[in-house]
Amino acid sequence: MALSKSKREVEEEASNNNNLGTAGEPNRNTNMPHLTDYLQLENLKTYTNPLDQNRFFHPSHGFYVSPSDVILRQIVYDLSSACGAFSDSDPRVHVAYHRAGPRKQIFFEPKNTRAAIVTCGGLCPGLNTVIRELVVGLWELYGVRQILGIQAGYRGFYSTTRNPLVLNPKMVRGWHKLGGTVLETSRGGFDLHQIVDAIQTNAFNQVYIIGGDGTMRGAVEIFDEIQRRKINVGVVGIPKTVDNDVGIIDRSFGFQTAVEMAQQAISAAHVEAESAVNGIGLVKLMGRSTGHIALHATLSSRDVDCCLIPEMEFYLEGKGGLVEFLDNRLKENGHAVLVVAEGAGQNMIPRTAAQTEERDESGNLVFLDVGSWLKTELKKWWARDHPGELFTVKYIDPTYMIRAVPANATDNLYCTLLAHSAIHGVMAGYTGFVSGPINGNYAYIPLEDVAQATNAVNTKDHKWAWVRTVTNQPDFVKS
Ligand SMILES: Nc1ncnc2c1ncn2[C@@H]1O[C@H](COP(=O)(O)OP(=O)(O)OP(=O)(O)O)[C@@H](O)[C@H]1O
Ligand SMILES: O=P(O)(O)OC[C@H]1O[C@](O)(CO)[C@@H](O)[C@@H]1O
Ligand SMILES: [Mg+2]
Repeated sequence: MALSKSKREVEEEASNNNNLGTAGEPNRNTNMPHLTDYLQLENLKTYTNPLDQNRFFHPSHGFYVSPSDVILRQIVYDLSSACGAFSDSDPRVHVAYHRAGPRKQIFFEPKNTRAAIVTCGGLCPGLNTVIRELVVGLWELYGVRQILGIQAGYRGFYSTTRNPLVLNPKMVRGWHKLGGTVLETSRGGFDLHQIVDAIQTNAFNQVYIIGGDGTMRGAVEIFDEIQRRKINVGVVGIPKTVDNDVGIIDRSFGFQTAVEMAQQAISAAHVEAESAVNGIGLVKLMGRSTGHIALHATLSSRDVDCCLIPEMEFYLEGKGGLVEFLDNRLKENGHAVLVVAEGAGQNMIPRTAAQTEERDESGNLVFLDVGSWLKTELKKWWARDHPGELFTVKYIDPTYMIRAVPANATDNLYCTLLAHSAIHGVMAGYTGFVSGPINGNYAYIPLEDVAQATNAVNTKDHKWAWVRTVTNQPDFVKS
């Protein structure tokens, strides 16, 4: 049943949405955007959540999430310090995000809801699961019947040749078992005005945008333009990054699957290296600006002698260099395994002028192959210092194999919760936000915060020290 709220009720709720500051609660909030921020309250109707009538649910006390229900960003405190005592002067404390989940009142009438789903950027395990669960969730939880898939990324919104795909649960049934994205994806093609025009022309009032850091920056622009035009459209970002380079959230979906796949490559490199005389197994893994895949695969494999990541400079020759380290390893063990993230050592590889300029369609710098370069450099070193002695470098580049696979069980469940959280948030009128796990709980985070936040490996913390204890690799600090 449609309920028209009084202006006061809606104002109160909107104010709650944006102000978490009541006694005993965190006093810094994240200014979570809501449709009521820019649309006239008189024009916004609210409705009872249809989950009340859903045969699979029995909403009881605590089922619906209230606007004052929050997730704290920081959960570890030193109670002996001022910050442990929740000092107001410490900017790290008190940052809170709205907890994800169904709200009692929703701002979209299911029969008049028209949702668009788009995937942008590179592939990641679980993309199809997120799409599937958005479709199934919208359909089964809220009774939405108009769900469209935008084809081939942002450009698909205004493509004259590829119409949006009409989606329903029957169509997407087995998609969680497929790698890639059935909707297809692309880089580049971000034309803000054409995209928002297309959103209006197609009468979409919910837009689900799945993609990485670049996609999220585009989503912020779309959200800003939607606010400028004052149109009733909810925008949500679902962060996708196989590199795990998006900040604030615990980790990105598909990351664990990618690490598992990476380990298979490391195992193969280990077998090859062990079975050769002076054998080096070299594995290049994804990670443009962050080495999370390389780090996690190294820690879980334990077969790795050295892990090189973009966050850490390294050098080849001289005391404490890679060559000296590998020389010792070959003397001790007869073999060594080297893992390198694709963004590591880019500044050491000679580039032509054209290569310095080369960008992909989204404007990202095209990287040179650090694996091939390392292989060549290692061979040069061996021929120079150990002429006539046997030596082998087996280079494995599983780049696309680790991201073009279906999600594993853990990632599939994660994708489901992520998609359903996004739907609940949009239905509740939140907009310009991202859904994602923070400290194990699903939360709504302003899109702008996520678009700006990065997630680099901290080479000063315990985890990186753990990598070094597992590998015994040098710290590459020149003395
Ligand atoms: N700053 C930006 N403003 C608007 N749109 C952007 C911006 N950066 C990238 N985009 C658009 O977002 C889409 C995806 O960007 P990109 O190819 O960089 O991938 P991504 O989302 O970062 O994913 P990943 O790097 O994980 O593959 C592209 O269509 C690109 O044009
Ligand atoms: O070759 P493509 O599809 O442009 O993507 C490669 C890039 O995409 C990612 O998988 C995600 O950004 C990176 O690890 C990699 O550099
Ligand atoms: Mg990116």
